[in-house]
Amino acid sequence: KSPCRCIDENVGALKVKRTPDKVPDREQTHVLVTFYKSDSKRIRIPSVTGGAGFVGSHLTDKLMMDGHEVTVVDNFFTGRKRNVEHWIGHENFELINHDVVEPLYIEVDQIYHLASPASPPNYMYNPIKTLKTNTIGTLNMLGLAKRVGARLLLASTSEVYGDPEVHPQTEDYWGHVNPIGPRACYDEGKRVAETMCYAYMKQEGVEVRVARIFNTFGPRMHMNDGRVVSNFILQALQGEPLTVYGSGSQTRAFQYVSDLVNGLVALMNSNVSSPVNLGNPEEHTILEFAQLIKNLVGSGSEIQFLSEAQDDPQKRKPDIKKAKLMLGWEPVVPLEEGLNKAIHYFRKELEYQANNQYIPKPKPARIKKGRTRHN
Ligand SMILES: O=C(O)[C@H]1O[C@H](OP(=O)(O)OP(=O)(O)OC[C@H]2O[C@@H](n3ccc(=O)[nH]c3=O)[C@H](O)[C@@H]2O)[C@H](O)[C@@H](O)[C@@H]1O
Repeated sequence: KSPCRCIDENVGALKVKRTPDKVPDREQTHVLVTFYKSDSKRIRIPSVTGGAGFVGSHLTDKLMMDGHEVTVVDNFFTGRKRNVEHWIGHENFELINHDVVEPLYIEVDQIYHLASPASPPNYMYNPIKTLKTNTIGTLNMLGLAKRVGARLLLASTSEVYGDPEVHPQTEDYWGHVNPIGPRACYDEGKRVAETMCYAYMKQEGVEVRVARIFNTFGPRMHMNDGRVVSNFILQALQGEPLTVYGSGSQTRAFQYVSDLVNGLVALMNSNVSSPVNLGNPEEHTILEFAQLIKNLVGSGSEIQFLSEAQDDPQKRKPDIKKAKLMLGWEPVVPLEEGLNKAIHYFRKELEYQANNQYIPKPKPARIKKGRTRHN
């Protein structure tokens, strides 16, 4: 039997895809050729806005690994080409340098709308741009979803609950947001983005999914991100004081990025159109968190108490009963395991910077057929 006949008889209709068996490293960008049944999993054409960002790039990895044809849309305001460079040149991958504040005309059947700065220093740096991205950007993506009949998943946030008076936060809680405070550009921007989703659903029949994402961490967070996990790890690794804002008694619950990505994909492919919390309910004070990171890094850094951030939510913990019941999803990565992965990533990033690998090294002269050639 020829190998082809064997495949035909035993596996049915096959589609050849160039899909790696794991996400390639920067150094290992070659791809393996694998076969899978075209009828076992429908090939989708998802677009990921903000796909070169921290969460977006991990989501892109999962969608590519699942064999879909992925279009990443990013304006590189906080996203980086480095986060998705291992897919460049793959036949299923397209990277578009585009700001969602401008309309977009592409053919897709699912839109994961993640584009927005997410760290408080980033979104407060240019609040007008944050507002435009979350309002006009979301309108444009909903317009695209309406035109091409795509389903849109909005990456909303726990920040829609503001500084919550209900604990833990359930999806039916309306929140406690200061509409004119420094965080309002993001909090209110995401709240109106949710409103827009449901207006398009009711008026135009657009299929929407809304994920309320709680604090998330992992590799590919930017070194200058400014959120607590990357700050504490980088400070601990460099022997600098860990900067705790306020008393450190405020609480957060942190999920590892792979758990979130699995939740996003499960939600997108579910029939749940109302908002769903995605987060890890294991709650800690920020001071406990500083101690834990110090211990895991084995750092002698001190803890430094700085002034409290304005309107900083004092307690935050997701109620994830709905996600468990309706998506069969819950986080599985233990906090310490996730933190160790993030610590490993940031250690490497510091080495990478120290070795000055951002500056391309000149190529050495090559010897070919007995004579020296210079490129
Ligand atoms: O990480 C996230 O996913 C979330 O990050 C932010 O929300 P926030 O909880 O304020 O995130 P951080 O900036 O990481 O702050 C967490 C806590 O640590 C404190 N913090 C932060 C940084 C620091 O160096 N030291 C420090 O004590 C903050 O004051 C706050 O109480 C965003 O606003 C959310 O939309 C996003 O979902």
